[in-house]
Amino acid sequence: MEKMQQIVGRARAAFRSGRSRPLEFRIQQLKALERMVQEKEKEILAALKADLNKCGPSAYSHEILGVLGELALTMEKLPSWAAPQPVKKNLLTMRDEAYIGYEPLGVVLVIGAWNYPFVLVMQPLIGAIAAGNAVVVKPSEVSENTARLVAELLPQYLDKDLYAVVTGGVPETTELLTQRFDHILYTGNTAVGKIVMAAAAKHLTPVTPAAHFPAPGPSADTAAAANSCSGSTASAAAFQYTDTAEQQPIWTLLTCGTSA
Ligand SMILES: NC(=O)C1=CN([C@@H]2O[C@H](COP(=O)(O)OP(=O)(O)OC[C@H]3O[C@@H](n4cnc5c(N)ncnc54)[C@H](O)[C@@H]3O)[C@@H](O)[C@H]2O)C=CC1
Ligand SMILES: CCCCCCC(=O)O
Repeated sequence: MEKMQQIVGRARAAFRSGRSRPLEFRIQQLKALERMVQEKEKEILAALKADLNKCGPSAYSHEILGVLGELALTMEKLPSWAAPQPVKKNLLTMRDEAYIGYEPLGVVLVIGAWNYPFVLVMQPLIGAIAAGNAVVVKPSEVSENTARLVAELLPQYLDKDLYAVVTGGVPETTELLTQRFDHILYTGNTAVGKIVMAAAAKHLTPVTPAAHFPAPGPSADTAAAANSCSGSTASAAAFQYTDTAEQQPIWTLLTCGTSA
């Protein structure tokens, strides 16, 4: 408990210092993130391969290009997104300067899922940094190599106190969720989504869930399909979308490749 309290407390103290707010700082952190993805592309792809045997264009397009594209768009548009928006004045405000100003929320928790383990923590992180928040990132423990790499790399490139990474599984996530966050961005199945939202409700924290119904998940059928994909020495990453109510596969996506 103490550990999570310390991590979130450190992020909150860093947020309160005000240094995440200036636009120049946010863009500088996003540039550092871009440099990280460019410089560590090989390591990221190796972790994806180790975790999911995700490789080739499938890994590169979603997990590398997807993140670089998000960064480029955000850095280009951020000055206009963050600029105050003038609003029409009325009789009561006619002598005022009336505008909508955008403020960061505070400390944002990002919970990622196993199936796109890098992009699913990076894209929410990019948005949260761009908006001037402190962030605690919790990658999926299922894709443990990617989780470990994210925990290793982020502190090398970003402000260590503002942007923290917590690794671990259900006990760690459960403990983390006892802390108060100002927003939670969650990707994963709907059952855990309810747990996350219930924990958040205790602090009246809004949650942005990215879940699916029907909820997908790997299954024995998926593994069998993966093995049949290219023989016993070859490997495959398989994602099967399963209707939770019926427990029937809806569709299975196989990414085939040869094992090293
Ligand atoms: N709508 C979207 O944009 C996307 C939706 N998804 C959905 O997410 C699914 C993958 O989700 P999962 O299998 O759930 O991924 P997962 O097993 O990686 O879990 C997601 C997160 O929930 C946490 N968690 C698990 N059990 C918990 C508990 N009891 N209490 C607190 N936290 C807990 C894990 O630590 C992990 O960080 C995909 O199959 C897809 O349906 C995935 C990608 C994008
Ligand atoms: C950026 C790639 C995200 C793909 C999301 C797939 C899913 O919904 O499970």
